[in-house]
Amino acid sequence: MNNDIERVLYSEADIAAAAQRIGAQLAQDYAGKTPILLSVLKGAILWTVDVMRAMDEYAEIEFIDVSSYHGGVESAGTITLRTDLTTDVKGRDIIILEDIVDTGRTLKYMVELLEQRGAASIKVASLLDKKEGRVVDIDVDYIGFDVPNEFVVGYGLDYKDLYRNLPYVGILKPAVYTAEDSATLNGQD
Ligand SMILES: O=P(O)(O)OC[C@H]1O[C@H](OP(=O)(O)OP(=O)(O)O)[C@H](O)[C@@H]1O
Ligand SMILES: Nc1nc2[nH]cnc2c(=O)[nH]1
Repeated sequence: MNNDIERVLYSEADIAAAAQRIGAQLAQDYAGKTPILLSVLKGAILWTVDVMRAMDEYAEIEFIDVSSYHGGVESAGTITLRTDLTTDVKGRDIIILEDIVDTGRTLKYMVELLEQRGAASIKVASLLDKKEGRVVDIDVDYIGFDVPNEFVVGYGLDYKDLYRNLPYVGILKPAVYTAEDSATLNGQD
């Protein structure tokens, strides 16, 4: 699996430090508010557990599963709500936990959904902010790293549902996904 990575961008230690920094900042900013940490599946799984452990403050944890990449390297442009959250967000302070904000479409969808449901406040803490990828006007409040405009995998981020279990974030070798156009990746599809 490591052989499919062209270059490591953020090591396990880099990411741990970012999670500590953001967790501590959230604890300070949300003291006494008991926010909902809303983890966006599947990509934000590892980021969620690391940030929540670093946040020494009362918080609830919820999950929502949305997808727009359907395993590939390009946004489909439409968001699919695969599993909705089960809690009433009316009047609540929400912190969306994302692994990456790229075109911004997923985040915009999430913010509009939460606004419609009456959330009191909505902020986003993302491991990666790919500002060059943006096609909608939306900002990230808490940023782990400003990532270059490359297709990255690892630490929750996938290609065809693989690579999420890499402990670091790296650039996927383009040969892996260009080859995919004519063949299947490691026998999968
Ligand atoms: O800013 P955008 O261009 O919308 O991209 C960001 C979204 O893309 C990824 O999700 P994906 O659709 O791949 O689903 P997954 O988290 O289940 O992998 C990632 O986890 C973000 O939610
Ligand atoms: N794996 C992965 N998913 C994404 N979703 C939006 N951008 C990216 C990216 O660079 N890598």
